Amino acid sequence: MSQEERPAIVGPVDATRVPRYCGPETFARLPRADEVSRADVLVVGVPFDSGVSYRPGARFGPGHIRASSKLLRPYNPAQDVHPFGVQQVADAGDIAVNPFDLSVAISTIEAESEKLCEDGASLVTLGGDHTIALPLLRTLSRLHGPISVLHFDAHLDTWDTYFGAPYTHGTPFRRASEEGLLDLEHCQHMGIRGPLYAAADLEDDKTLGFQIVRADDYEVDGVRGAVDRMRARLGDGPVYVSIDIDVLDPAHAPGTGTPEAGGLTSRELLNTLRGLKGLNVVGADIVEVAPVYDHAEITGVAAAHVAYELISILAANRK
Ligand SMILES: N=C(N)NCCCC(=O)O
Ligand SMILES: [Zn+2]
Ligand SMILES: [Zn+2]
Repeated sequence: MSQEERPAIVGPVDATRVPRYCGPETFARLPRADEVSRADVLVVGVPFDSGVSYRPGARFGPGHIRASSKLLRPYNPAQDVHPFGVQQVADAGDIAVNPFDLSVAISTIEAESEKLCEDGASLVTLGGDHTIALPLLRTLSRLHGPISVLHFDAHLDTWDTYFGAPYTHGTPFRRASEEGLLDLEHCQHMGIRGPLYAAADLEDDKTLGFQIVRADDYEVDGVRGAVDRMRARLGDGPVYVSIDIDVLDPAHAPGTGTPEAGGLTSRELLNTLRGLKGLNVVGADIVEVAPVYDHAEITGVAAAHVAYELISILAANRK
């Protein structure tokens, strides 16, 4: 489709005409997908938390992030880009998944995400627990080949089974590695911290294709050092960014299911994401927001700004 043929971009509701506490309940008050003829970026919710091992509640994450996104504005000065002005971004609503059957749920997410991507849109997926990363990676590896995963989390999420169950929020990246979805030379964890089940967890993780920038490394090397290591590892292939909001310190994201002390600040995370500019980002998710444990939308606002920076990266990469 040539530039001339592309339909005019429909942006968010104008906050100078409609107060922020009014208007649609979509992400950043953007148009719904059925209100635009095509989309470059689709924000989609996956209300699902049947894979969690501790606190539940991430099924209410998508709605909470949308409700916390009403203050997002048209121009992002940190990246000098209009994320909703240079590309069509729309809210595709939620993928309705079976809360009682994990295998059915995973198949549904895979099938529905494939449909959403079929016209070339990139997905920014609002979880839901971290189980959802596996079906999303299955879809993207079919489209792009082996994926370099950039995984922000307190947890490795490369464990094997929980109570014998292979598909949980603690196992998505082991399953993805085993299924051949990942570029094993270019996957990276950011923000890892807290107690492990065994030292062998780290050896397994390395075998599965990951390197680690620990939360404590930010203390020594700062954001710049973390971004340098991140970019050196990711290379120039297709990159999928999976952000477990518990990568943030519980002070910055109390509303999550498995909190660990000693995490990143929201400023460190946002500035790290800005370091993705120019890399081939093909999709992203933001998971593990559990609003029942949030206070004053602290976690919801952080997640909404994370989504805004990711959408801004997709916009900046179009320049
Ligand atoms: N929150 C995510 N994604 N994983 C947490 C795993 C916690 C545990 O194995 O104790
Ligand atoms: Zn986690
Ligand atoms: Zn996780």
